[in-house]
Amino acid sequence: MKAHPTPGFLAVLAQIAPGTELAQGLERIQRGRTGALIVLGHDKLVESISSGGFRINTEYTPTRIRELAKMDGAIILDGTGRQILQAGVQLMPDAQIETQESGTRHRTAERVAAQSGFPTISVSQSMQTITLYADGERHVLEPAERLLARGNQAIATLERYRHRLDQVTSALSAAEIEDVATAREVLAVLQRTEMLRRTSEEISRYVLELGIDGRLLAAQHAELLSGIQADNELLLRDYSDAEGQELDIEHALETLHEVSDAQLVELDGLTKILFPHSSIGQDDQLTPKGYRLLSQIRTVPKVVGDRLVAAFDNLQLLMSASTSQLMEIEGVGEQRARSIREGLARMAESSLLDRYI
Ligand SMILES: Nc1ncnc2c1ncn2[C@@H]1O[C@H](COP(=O)(O)OP(=O)(O)OP(=O)(O)O)[C@@H](O)[C@H]1O
Repeated sequence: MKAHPTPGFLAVLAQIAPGTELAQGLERIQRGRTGALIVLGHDKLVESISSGGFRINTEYTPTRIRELAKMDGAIILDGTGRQILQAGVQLMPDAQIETQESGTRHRTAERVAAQSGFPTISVSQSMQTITLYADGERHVLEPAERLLARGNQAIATLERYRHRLDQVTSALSAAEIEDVATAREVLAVLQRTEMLRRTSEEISRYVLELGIDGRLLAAQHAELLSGIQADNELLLRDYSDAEGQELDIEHALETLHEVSDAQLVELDGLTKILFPHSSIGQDDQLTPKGYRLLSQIRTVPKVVGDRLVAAFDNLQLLMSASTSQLMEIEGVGEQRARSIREGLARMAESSLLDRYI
């Protein structure tokens, strides 16, 4: 399945984000109230659908492209956008390719992108908009102020989500340690983590699209994510064999990412993702394997954590293991065994404090 938006599309978005030479060129074209049709790449196919124009083969600069945009026809750059190859080119893409656009410039841009696979940019003279066609997507660039306003709103949402995720995560950790975790508590973490991941992804896109104008947003974003696991993999691994099921983790994660925002709000709907083969109810108690809590002990590398879980099978058995039992596991020496015991004991202590004080 194609990720949405695709990495290829995001890469082009970054290539034309504020602060880049391409963005400066587009801005000049817009300010000069001319339009433009720009193809970011050239090969035999582009050649075969081109007619007229002239070869320039000169280094790209914002002023040059702005001057060339005054002429009729398309401008063709190389894939990196550093070289202007041709200008004044009449493009004749396959007219069978479907397009929703109305003006000929935009229709051509969309078709050329679809046919050649190269990103194309259309600057509309009449509407003063910049549209990017790349990797099957059509995207109208928004003014930086609007993107920043949206980004800031998303940051405020992320802050709320992070707070809520912290709450449900400590509740689950405490319950896991006391071996009284219910499916509802597990699902709440699954849900909240996914909500946070989505908002975070949205912010990453604003940051990317904002280029140099998004630096502050990027710093706030990174700070809000520090020290948390915005990923459900360990949680899914912890409960992958609950009630004798064998969960396909990759598939479960994919399914979770595809759930609509409206469906994500309902814990009931998520039950089928985590427990597809059983009829677990939200109040049923479950015992985790311990991957997630072990990952919080800094001295335990992932591969050792995996071995520990494989050997002890669940968190309760792991917590009651002695130092010498822990040392039987490959990669666990006396010091690491002690730090595992101390780490788990500290978690147990703080979970009791959280619960009763
Ligand atoms: N097939 C094409 N190849 C190259 N350039 C084209 C092509 N079609 C249109 N253009 C360019 O777009 C310009 C504007 O065309 P037109 O007004 O029909 O399109 P439009 O989509 O309505 O544009 P705008 O939104 O800028 O007003 C043309 O003068 C020409 O420079």
